[in-house]
Amino acid sequence: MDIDATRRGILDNDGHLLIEGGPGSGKTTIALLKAAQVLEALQPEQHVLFLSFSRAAVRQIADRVTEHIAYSVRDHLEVRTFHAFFLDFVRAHGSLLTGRPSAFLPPDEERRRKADHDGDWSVEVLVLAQQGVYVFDQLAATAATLFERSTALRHLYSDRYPLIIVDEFQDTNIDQWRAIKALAEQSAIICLADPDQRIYEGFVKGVDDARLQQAVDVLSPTRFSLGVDNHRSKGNGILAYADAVLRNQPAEVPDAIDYLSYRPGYKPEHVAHWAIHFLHDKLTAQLGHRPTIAVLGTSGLFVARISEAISTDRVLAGKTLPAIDHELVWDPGLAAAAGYVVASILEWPALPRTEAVTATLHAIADFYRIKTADKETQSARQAIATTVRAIEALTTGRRPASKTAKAMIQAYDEEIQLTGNPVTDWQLARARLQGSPQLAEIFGKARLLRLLHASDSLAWGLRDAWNGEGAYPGAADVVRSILAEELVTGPAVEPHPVTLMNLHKSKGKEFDGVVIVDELHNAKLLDTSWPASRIIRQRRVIRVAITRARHRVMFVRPKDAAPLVHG
Ligand SMILES: Nc1ncnc2c1ncn2[C@@H]1O[C@H](COP(=O)(O)OP(=O)(O)OP(=O)(O)O)[C@@H](O)[C@H]1O
Repeated sequence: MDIDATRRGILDNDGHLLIEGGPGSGKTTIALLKAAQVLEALQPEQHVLFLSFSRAAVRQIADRVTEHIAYSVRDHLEVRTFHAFFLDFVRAHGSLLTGRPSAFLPPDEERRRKADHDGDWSVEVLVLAQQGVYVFDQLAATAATLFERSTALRHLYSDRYPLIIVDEFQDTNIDQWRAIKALAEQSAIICLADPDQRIYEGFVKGVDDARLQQAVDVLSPTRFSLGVDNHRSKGNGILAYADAVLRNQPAEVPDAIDYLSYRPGYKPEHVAHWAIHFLHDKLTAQLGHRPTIAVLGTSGLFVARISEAISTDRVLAGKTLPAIDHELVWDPGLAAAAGYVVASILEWPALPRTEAVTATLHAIADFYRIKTADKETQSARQAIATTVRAIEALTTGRRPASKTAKAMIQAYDEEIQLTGNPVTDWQLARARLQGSPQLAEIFGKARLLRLLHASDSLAWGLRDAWNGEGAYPGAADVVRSILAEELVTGPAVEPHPVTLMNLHKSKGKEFDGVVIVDELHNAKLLDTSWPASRIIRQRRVIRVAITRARHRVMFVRPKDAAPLVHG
C-alpha cells in the first residue's frame, strides 16, 4: 500500500477531516486505515462508526475490513447504513419527543396506506410522527431533531462514537447532515467526498450541491485531496474515458472498453448474455483467475429481465450460451406483493369460498396499491377500484362484475389439489393466476420472486404451515414475514462472481469488469432530448458505473443510441 505525504497527513491529523478524490483514488481505503489507527486507542465501550448509503455498499466495505483492521479490534468498527443507524436510534429514544414508544411503519405497509389515503400524505406522515409512528423517510429527520434538542443524547453518542466516517458525503440529505452536524460538536467527523459522484441531487429530496461548502463552513475540517490518483484502473484509460463522458468531451475509446451495438430485433438481455460470457473469457485470459463482473442495467425491472434471460441456456446467432449463475441486487417490492397473492391461494382449500376469494382479492388490491406508490398509473388505480368493488359485492352476496374476481371464483370452484410439496404447490397456486390481464401481470411478477434467492426459506416456512389435509393455513402470513425479512436484510448469499444491479446501486463498489446494458425504449442510458439538468445528472451516473471496473468495461447498446462522448 502506498502511503504518500497526503495519506500520512490524514493518519497524523485528528479532528474533522474532509477527504476528496475521484473514483478509485483510495478514499475508502485510507478511511479504513485511519479507523484502524483510532480503534487501537479506544476505550472498551467505544466504537468507530462508518456510515454509508446502501446495504450493498456496507457489505463491500465490511468485506474489506479484514484486509485493513486487526481481528482484535474489528468488533469496534460499526459499518452501517444511515437508515439502520437512525432506525435503532429512533426506536431507542423516539419516546423523548412524543412520550410514547416509537413504532416503525415498514415501506410496503406505508405504500398501502398511502394508496388508500385521500388527503396529503406528507401531512399524514407528520401526524403519524406526532403519534410516535415513523415512516422510512422520517427516520433521519427525527434522529436529527433528537440530536439537536438533547445535549445528553449528543454526548452519549459522541462518547460511544468518538470518530464517525461518512461515506459519499456529497450525497447526504439535509437531515443526515443535521444529525452529523450535531454530533460533530464532540465526535471527529471524516467526510469522504467526490462532488462528481453526486448522483442523487434533484432526485432525492434534501440533497444539495452546496453540501461540501457547508461542511467546510461549519466543521472547518482539515482538507485533503487525493486528486486524480487512480488505484483502481491504473493506466488502462477507463477513468479518462469516464471523465470524458462526464464532460461530454471528445475521447478515444481505450482498449479496455468494448462497444457492442445490437440491431433492432435483438433483445438487449439476450445480447447481454453473450456479452457477459465474452467479458468473462477475456478477463479470465487477462488476469489468470476467475473475474468478478457487474452487469448494470438502466432500471430495476430491466435488470430483472436480464436476470431472467441469463438464467437459462440460450442459442444466439448459432452459438450456445450456457446459463449464468449470478446474484441480483434489486428492490423486489412488486414481486413480493405478487407472492402474497400466490400465498393466499395456498390457503384456499382450508377456507369457505367467499372468505378464500376475498382474501386473494385483498392481496390483488394490495399489489396494485404498491404499484401506484411506485408509479401512479390510471390502469393501476382502476384495478384497485374494481377489486375493492368486487370485494364489496362478494361480501354482500352479490356477483362481482370484475373479470379478475370472476376468474378467481372459477379457479376456486375448480378446486386446487395441493400435495404437501411446497415447491410444486407454489407453482400450482401460481398457475391459477390467469383469466384477466391483471392476473397475467401478477403471474409475471410472481415469477421474478425466484430471483430473490428466497425459494429455500419460503419452502421451509411453507413446509411448517402444511396441515396435512390439502392446505397451508396461514400461508399468507408465513410468506409475508419471510419476504419482509428478505427485503430488509437481503439474501444471505456469498458475494457472487456475477452481480446484476441498476446503475445507481453500483456506487461505491469495485469489480474486475463491468457490462453496461442500454435499451431503446423504456429506460435509455442517455437521451439528447432530455432537459440539460437531467443529462448532466445521468452523465455523473454513467461515470460512476464505468469507474467501478478495474480492468474492462463493455457497453451493450442499441445501434442508433446517442453517443456518450462529443465528436
Ligand atoms: N494507497 C493505495 N495504494 C495502493 N492501492 C490502493 C491505495 N488506496 C486504494 N488502493 C486500491 O485502489 C482501489 C480503490 O480504492 P478505494 O475503493 O478506497 O477508492 P475510493 O476513492 O473509495 O473509490 P470510489 O469513490 O470510486 O468508490 C482498491 O482496490 C484499493 O485496494
